[in-house]
Amino acid sequence: MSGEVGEDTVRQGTDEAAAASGGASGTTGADGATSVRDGGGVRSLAELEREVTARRRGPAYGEDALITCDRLVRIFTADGVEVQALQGLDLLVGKGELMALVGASGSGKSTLLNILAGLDVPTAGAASVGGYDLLTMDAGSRLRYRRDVVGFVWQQTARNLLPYLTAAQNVILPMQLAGRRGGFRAKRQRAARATELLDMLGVGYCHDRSPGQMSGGEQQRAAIAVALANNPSVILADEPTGELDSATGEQVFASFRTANEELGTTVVVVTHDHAVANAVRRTVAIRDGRTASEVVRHTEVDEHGQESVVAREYATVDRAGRLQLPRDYTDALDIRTRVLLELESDHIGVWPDRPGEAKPEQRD
Ligand SMILES: Nc1ncnc2c1ncn2[C@@H]1O[C@H](COP(=O)(O)OP(=O)(O)OP(=O)(O)O)[C@@H](O)[C@H]1O
Repeated sequence: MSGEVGEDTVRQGTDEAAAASGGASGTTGADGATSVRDGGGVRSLAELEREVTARRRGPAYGEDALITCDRLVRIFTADGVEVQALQGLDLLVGKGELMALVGASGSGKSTLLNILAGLDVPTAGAASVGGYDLLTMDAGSRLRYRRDVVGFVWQQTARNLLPYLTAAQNVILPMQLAGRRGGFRAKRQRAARATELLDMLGVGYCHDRSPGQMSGGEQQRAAIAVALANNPSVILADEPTGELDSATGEQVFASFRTANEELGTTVVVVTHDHAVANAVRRTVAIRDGRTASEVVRHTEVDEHGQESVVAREYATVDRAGRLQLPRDYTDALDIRTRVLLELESDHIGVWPDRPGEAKPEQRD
């Protein structure tokens, strides 16, 4: 959907001193005090140092987020050829969010989800979920992480449930595997939780049915109950409605919403399903292994008390300050390799580079 701009990017720069000085030039006065000239006037080096220190003391990237991906890279090597599935992806997901990841085939969505699920390890960058560092955790922590922190729902209904167990037995299984000791009482509690989860997701009537006796939608809703069994912080779902018709898909999505609203579980769904992508508050688009844009929706009430959902699309700015301009914008202005930038008090102007044309500030 988008093209990259200006030496392919619009770069704010991450080096703190450079950021603070804004690419300024420095001079040393007769008194030996160094000053720096930038667009906003002359600042002393001491002032710049104070700014840099203030930045350092600010909250760390992703400090409050449940999921943090910081310049995440995943390179696969197949037959001697390297594929960069993730190319420095940044993403923050807050606790209790219900959000969707979208993107063209091959953009890196499943790779990201597998990393977040603890099934795959990134090549570089940083990623953490609920305080677990996904790059450095040892085998024991990885096991605990996959058992207690994340639940997973796959697209293929057959992959989510064991065919020879009933829906209730499927939900009980992860609780048993969690290995918490306990006698008859624990057994009764596990059974009660399975019943409660299946009821909550609207498939209580499938309690004693095996997957073969359930529809695809019922199986996916039971799969969500399985994913919730050990009360994870987050559920990850890869195309959970991909094999279903739209009406059934809506029912399955409603179950994710129920889990999110009733239990406060954070839900991240990879989807090509527009109905799902449009039903969540936040939809993040991945392109070429990076987050490219996102749509945020909120409810507005007009003067008659009528509620409507308003969607706003944002371009994402990564940690290095890169931003991808939508391709229809770059096409419309024939922007190819570089742009002129103009910093205004409340926005940044982006101008096509047309040699011979007046500079932006001279155009009005
Ligand atoms: N195990 C692997 N070995 C080699 N290349 C891989 C592997 N897994 C993924 N890739 C490659 O990484 C890139 C991203 O793949 P990924 O499956 O994450 O994309 P996706 O966005 O989920 O696509 P789709 O929507 O089709 O599922 C693709 O080019 C893919 O071919």
